[in-house]
Formats: sequence, C-alpha cells, structure tokens
Amino acid sequence: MPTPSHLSSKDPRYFDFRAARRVPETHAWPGLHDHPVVDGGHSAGEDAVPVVDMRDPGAAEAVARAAEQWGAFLLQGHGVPHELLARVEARIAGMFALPATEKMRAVRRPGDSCGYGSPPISSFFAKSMWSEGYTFSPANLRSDLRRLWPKQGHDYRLFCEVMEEFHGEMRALSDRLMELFLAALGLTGEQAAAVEAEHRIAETMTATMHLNWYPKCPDPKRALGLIAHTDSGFFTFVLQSLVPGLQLFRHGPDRWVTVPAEARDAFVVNVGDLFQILTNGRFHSVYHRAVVNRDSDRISLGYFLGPPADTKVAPLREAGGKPAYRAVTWPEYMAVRKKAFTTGASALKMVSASTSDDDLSDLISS
Ligand SMILES: C=C1C[C@]23C[C@@]1(O)CC[C@H]2[C@@]12CCC[C@@](C)(C(=O)O1)[C@H]2[C@@H]3C(=O)O
Ligand SMILES: O=C(O)CCC(=O)C(=O)O
Ligand SMILES: [Fe+2]
Repeated sequence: MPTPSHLSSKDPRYFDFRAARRVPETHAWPGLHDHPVVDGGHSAGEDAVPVVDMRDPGAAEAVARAAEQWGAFLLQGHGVPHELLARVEARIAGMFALPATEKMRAVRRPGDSCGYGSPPISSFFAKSMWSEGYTFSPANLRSDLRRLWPKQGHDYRLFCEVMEEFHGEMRALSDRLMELFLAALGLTGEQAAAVEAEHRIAETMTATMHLNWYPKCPDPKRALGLIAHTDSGFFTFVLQSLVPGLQLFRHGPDRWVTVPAEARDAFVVNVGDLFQILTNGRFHSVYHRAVVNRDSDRISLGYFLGPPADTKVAPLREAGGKPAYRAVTWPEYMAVRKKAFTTGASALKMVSASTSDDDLSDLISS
C-alpha cells in the first residue's frame, strides 16, 4: 500500500518500540553523556529542585527564588484532586496502549501543532527520539479527539470527560499561578490587577496539552526520550508518572539534575521563553530533557500556557529595567526559534532589544 506523503521515515509508524531488542542507529544520540547527572531530591543540597507550596504564606518569595535561579520548581498544595490526576493518568496510558494503526489516524500533519507522533521539535533533528506524543487543544477537545476515536465510543467519551474536567481545574490553577508570578515580581495586588486590566494576560492565555509516552528501552544510555529544549510559551505544568526521567540543566558546574518523581501529585512548573520576555529576563526559561530507562515505561503530560496567536508579548514595564527584548507574537517567536535551530543560534538572543526592527522582520519572514 502506498505510504501517505505526510509520513516521514522517522514516523513512529515505522518503529515498534515494544518489539525493539536494541537501539538502532536512527535512535542513537551522540553527546548524551557530556555532562554529569545528579539527583534533585529534597536532600540534594543546592541540587534539590525547589518546591513551592501554594498554601504557604511565603509562596510568592519561593516562586521568585525558583524562577530567578532555576526557571522551574515543583508545585504542591495546588488543590487539583489526586483522584482526578489518577484518572487522567489512567486514560492517557489507555490511549498510548491503542494499536499503532489507531493512533496513527491522528498523525500530526506537516505544519500542524496538534496530532499524534513525534513533537514538532523533532523535525529539527536527524535522529529519532524514544517516545511517542500526542498534542491537542483542550478548547477543541471533542473534535481533535475524533481523529483518534472516529466512532466516538466509550473510550472517546471517557477520555474527553476526564480531560475536560482536568482542563477546567488547570485553567483555573493557571490564573492563580499567574497571580503568584506577578506577586513574585514584587507587584502588589492592586498593581497586578492594573497589569491584568491593561494587558489581559491571564484572561486571554490559551492552553495546549501534549502527552508523552516513553517506552522502556533496551539500551537507555544510547537513546533519548525528548531532546533538550526550553518551552516556548509562558509556563508549563508537567505531570509525570512515578518514574523519573525529566532533567533540568544547571550551570556552574554544568550538569543535569533529575527531577524527583516520588512527590505525589506535584506538578513541575517550567518557565518558558515568552515569560522570560514578559518578565524582562527576571525569570528565565529552563533548558530540560527527558531520558528513558530499561525497566519501565514513563508517561508525562505537559499543559502549556501562552498568549493568543495574535498578541504581541513585550517586557512588562512593571518588571523594571530597560526593555531587553522586542515585542513578538508566539508564532513569530516560533519562526525565529526555527531559524535558531537551523543555525545553532539562541532564539532569545535573536529577539533581544539590540536586534533592529528590520532584522527581526527578516528573521520572521525568511
Ligand atoms: C504549545 C506548544 C508548545 C510546544 C509546541 C506546541 O504548539 C505543542 C507542543 C509543545 C511541545 C511539547 C514537546 C517539546 C516542544 C518543544 C515541542 O516540540 O512540542 C514543545 C513546544 C514548545 O514549548 O515550544
Ligand atoms: O517528559 C517530561 O517530563 C518532560 C516533557 C516536556 O518537557 C515537554 O512535553 O515539553
Ligand atoms: Fe518541555
């Protein structure tokens, strides 16, 4: 049967992770061990991944420290019920356990942000990752999910219901976290309300969900679950199963810090590139990757928040200092980042205030 033209040779349709007895060259990444890996558990001293408890009166200061120094933290006391998170995880596991032919009905088409298969970033690399992913928009949940379950049966209904409930909780939590971030910048409640009235940041934020499945791997030292990257939006909540695999990059000395996975129901919060721009560099995005292991599959969920596609993001006056970045929309930033991947440059540097209007529009359009 002819292969649909939108499938590349890297499409997971051609690779059965379950049957693999070794990691082939197509999936073997060089340079994975250039930096040591350390544990980021709570007793790890300066490598302990910061923890923020939203119920704590000192939460805003804890967010400020973590967002300035790490660009990431574990979030506890968020109020999203354990029982809901358990149902979400069970439904995700069920979705990834579908036969490949069924998952591939929803394959990501070129240029689409939603769909099944490798995440968009994979198109910039020659090697394939040891994972499958599924991206969808909670705003179009029912129609997006019909590509996966065209008959709209029992599994479709349960998946949609649980994801709608989860999205409801997460969208409300996103507003609360945005308030906490503004307080962390030093804004009083009144100033934060004025910022929101002027820019409508929290009100207009959009959510995208990306689910990751990292099958167990016969030779985890050669393979990579998700290539090192920064998230591009404002911030991301990551829910990881009890299997560790997420690593955060830290400088001085350069190392990967493994985020502990045993903290029941904690979300990892990653600061994204557009938030670095919005906060004028006060909070910085975090470079992170996911590794795989020999014994267990791993599942994670990313709930990505960012501005609507037509909204320019520029440094907030209230963040202080001379604006360090130019104003960009999310799609414009993605275009710059694409360019950066192909040239090895830094996308954030490319949108710094020192880039001229003309150079920026060249970068976006070319
Ligand atoms: C909202 C988004 C962020 C994301 C691109 C996307 O449109 C949907 C998938 C997201 C994801 C998940 C895996 C890593 C990542 C870099 C990628 O390729 O797809 C992120 C994107 C991002 O943060 O830029
Ligand atoms: O699997 C993980 O823990 C990280 C996932 C991630 O970074 C992403 O989806 O952007
Ligand atoms: Fe990420």
